Amino acid sequence: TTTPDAGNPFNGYEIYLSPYYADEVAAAAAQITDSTLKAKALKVASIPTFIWFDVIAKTPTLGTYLADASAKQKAEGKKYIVQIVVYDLPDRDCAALASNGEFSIANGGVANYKKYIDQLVAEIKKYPDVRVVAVIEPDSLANLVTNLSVAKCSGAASAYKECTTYAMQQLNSVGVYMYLDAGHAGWLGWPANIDPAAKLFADLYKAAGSPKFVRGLATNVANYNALNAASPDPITQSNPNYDESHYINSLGPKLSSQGFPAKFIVDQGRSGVQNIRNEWGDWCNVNGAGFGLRPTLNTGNSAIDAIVWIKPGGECDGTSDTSAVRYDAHCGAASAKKPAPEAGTWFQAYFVDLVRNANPAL
Ligand SMILES: O=[N+]([O-])c1ccc(O[C@@H]2O[C@H](CO)[C@@H](O[C@@H]3O[C@H](CO)[C@@H](O[C@@H]4O[C@H](CO)[C@@H](O)[C@H](O)[C@H]4O)[C@H](O)[C@H]3O)[C@H](O)[C@H]2O)cc1
Ligand SMILES: [Mg+2]
Repeated sequence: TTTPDAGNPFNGYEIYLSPYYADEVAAAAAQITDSTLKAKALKVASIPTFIWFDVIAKTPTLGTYLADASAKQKAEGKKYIVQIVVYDLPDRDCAALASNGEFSIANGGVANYKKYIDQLVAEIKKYPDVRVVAVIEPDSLANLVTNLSVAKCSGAASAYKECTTYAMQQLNSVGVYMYLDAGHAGWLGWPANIDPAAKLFADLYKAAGSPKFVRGLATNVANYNALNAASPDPITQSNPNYDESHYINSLGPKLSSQGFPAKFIVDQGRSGVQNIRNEWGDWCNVNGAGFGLRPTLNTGNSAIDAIVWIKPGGECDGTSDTSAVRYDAHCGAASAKKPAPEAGTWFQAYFVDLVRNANPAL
């Protein structure tokens, strides 16, 4: 298909459950002895999350998921969406250390990234009957708004833009509905950041040719902010955009007025508990977090297509081992649960906390 459906791409679709995450959750639940907690944990396996393609070696698995979803469509007479995260930029996560990726700009990273995108496109091309929704590159453009003072980020700026543009255009050619990562209320929502952010997103979108399948932006990926906070968390200080709704309602018009009619999806996977951070910059394995609002299209906001779980709760944000190559001090912060394993690997104790603290309760 060359033209997107009008309206919400999630409408009328079931969400494909990630077998990868379901396996992680089953293994985690098996380690829980308390029967009540175990039962709650098992429920998480049936909550849809996004599948992260954080290394090029994982690209063939997209084909297996799409084949599975295609078979389920035929067997069940339903339409499925496979939710993925594109996350393999060269010099990835340029302002932090915990999630550094496999590709570096200095070592052919841009060419390697394009190969990574080409491999995802090749898999998607095989299954035109399955809908794909993609979050594009968490923590990339956001870092170009606030962290050009970080050498690694200023050095990566043109590569990030080139790669993101390539991703948009190539995925557009196979009808992938895309949401570009837009940080969160505590990152780009500050009055000092939101206008430069809107300009960056709109400029990139237009420079890419306003790809029809770029639906909008994803916010709060791997963060802990409320969609609708009962009252502002003290860490939000003077920021009028103290939750994701305020951020989205402020950002949306700034984008549409610049020719980017963006809609939003918002991560609530670890937002069940508020007022658990000492400062808003705390992003690593924050202690006290709980699974949040369940994925739904009943968002209460016409600008928001869906509440989703993008960061799979239980997968670590970063190691607390101070001797590790990818050790980031944020993962050693007072707010960070320790001991924590490498980013992306399973953090059992943290998963148990997310289950116990879930709000709404599991
Ligand atoms: O009082 N005021 O008026 C005022 C005005 C402006 C202020 O400055 C703002 O302060 C904000 C809060 O510290 C900063 O936001 C933090 O920026 C970090 C990147 O630098 C983000 O870290 C990423 O988080 C991702 C997961 O979300 C990780 O996956 C990723 O690895 C990790 O790198 C944090 O989330 C995010 O909360 C802003 O930049 C900064 O501009 C402050 C006060
Ligand atoms: Mg991260």
